Amino acid sequence: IPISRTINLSDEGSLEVSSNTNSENLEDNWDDTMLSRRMVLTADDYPGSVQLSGMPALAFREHRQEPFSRPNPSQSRAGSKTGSKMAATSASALSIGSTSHASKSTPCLPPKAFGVNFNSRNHLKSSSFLNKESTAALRYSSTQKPQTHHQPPPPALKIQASFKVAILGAAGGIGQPLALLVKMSPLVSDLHLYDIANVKGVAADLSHCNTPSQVRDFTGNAELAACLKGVDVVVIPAGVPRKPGMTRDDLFNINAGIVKTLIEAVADNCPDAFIHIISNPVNSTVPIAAEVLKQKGVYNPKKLFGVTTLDVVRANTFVAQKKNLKLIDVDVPVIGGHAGITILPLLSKTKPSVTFTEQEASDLTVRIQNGGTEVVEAKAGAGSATLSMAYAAARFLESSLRALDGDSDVYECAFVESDVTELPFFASRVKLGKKGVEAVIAADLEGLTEYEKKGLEALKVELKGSIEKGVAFAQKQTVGV
Ligand SMILES: NC(=O)C1=CN([C@@H]2O[C@H](COP(=O)(O)OP(=O)(O)OC[C@H]3O[C@@H](n4cnc5c(N)ncnc54)[C@H](O)[C@@H]3O)[C@@H](O)[C@H]2O)C=CC1
Ligand SMILES: O=C([O-])CC(=O)C(=O)O
Repeated sequence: IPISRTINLSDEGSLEVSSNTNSENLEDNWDDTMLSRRMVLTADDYPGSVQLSGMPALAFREHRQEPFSRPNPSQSRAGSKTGSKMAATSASALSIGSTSHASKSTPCLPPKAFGVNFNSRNHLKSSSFLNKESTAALRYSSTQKPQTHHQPPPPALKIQASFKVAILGAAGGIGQPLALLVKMSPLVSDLHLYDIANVKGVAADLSHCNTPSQVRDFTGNAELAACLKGVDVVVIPAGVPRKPGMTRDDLFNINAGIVKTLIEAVADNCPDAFIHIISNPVNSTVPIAAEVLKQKGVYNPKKLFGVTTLDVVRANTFVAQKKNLKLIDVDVPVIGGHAGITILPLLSKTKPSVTFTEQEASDLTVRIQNGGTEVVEAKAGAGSATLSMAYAAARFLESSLRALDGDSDVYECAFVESDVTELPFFASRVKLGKKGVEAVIAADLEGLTEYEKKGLEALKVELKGSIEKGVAFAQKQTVGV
């Protein structure tokens, strides 16, 4: 059953929606076309209100804009000192589950639609994983026609970005649902799927989805270079997952070599790409990747990311459940690394502001730290998180693509080279831009509770060991230059 909402366009605001129609008249084409282009509706053009209706499951997300504390730019890294706006949001306007926290001057806006975003200050970069089926019911109509004697001119349609994305390990438990989500992104023109086996069928299957991107399959080492040429973002979920009783570090012996080989090929074929590493143990595989890229002479620390988005997704979900909050409202920064106690949710920095008893904070922290193990045990030998991980990876990818597309208001937590602690790599919120990490939000590490401070000190010991293990592994190997 479609639902609908009416949105008042304020003078300050604009609403950006997506459509792939070439027509001048969105109203005529909206409901039978796929979303792949954008349209900006402004109060000038539509002084009344617009009504959007869509399928409840996908087309709309409840969303409430909340102020997010602004970090002091002087406490952030160099990039943030250049006067860039530090809205300190999580990835805003993200169509896949992130929240958008506007500045204090922002009025409380209506719920954000999935694939339709609001921004009070500016035109918001909108993108969406919606496709024809899910958006067929997403309609635009002017409920209050302007009182002027003439119809407003149709807003200009903007072509969506066309990025090339490669998924390495695309036939796996994460790779397949991730490929599906990426296939639904209007920001992607080319989707390259690589695996050592079984990827042909995945690509054939996916290629029947009538979304704009072209899917190509690449199998085995001989086709890896072709897969990577010209790619903007490489996502790496290749490698073995845990079984019950294992730690992520138990995967090191197999996955370290897999990541090393794949990163060598990335260095040779798309050294400027953003690299998203999902393969565990992330605390070691990211340092391995950095070392390999250094040995190849192409290391750009701003473009190498360990994907820790699933920790944020879990933290947001568990806190919302515990505190009876709407899921989409909650945003918890998660810092440290991605294994056991190295995962440290900063519950005291939850937005919107929530208070926790000591017991609640401790129970939630432990649950978030063990989120992966919860899934591993429930799957009882059939692997680890795949669907939630694909969702999290799609969110992080979407944020990266928006940043590459010029959105200047993109924030995500990620495990990156960092100087916020004495460790060379650390997960924290980072500001993403066209060139990768523009700033690491060091301010999040200030004003921690005693519990969080203790957690931070404890995690550093384990994280340091995992980073050093990765570096030592890579330095022992011969990298083909
Ligand atoms: N960062 C995070 O938050 C998370 C990380 N993971 C990690 O992601 C990795 C993948 O997990 P799943 O997809 O469940 O495993 P999976 O076993 O279902 O899939 C892995 C895929 O990688 C492929 N593969 C193996 N060696 C390869 C190589 N040299 N080149 C290309 N592809 C290769 C396999 O053929 C397979 O299709 C695991 O290491 C897991 O621990 C899982 C969940 C969350
Ligand atoms: O727990 C695992 O092995 C997979 C993983 O990293 C997660 O789900 O966070």
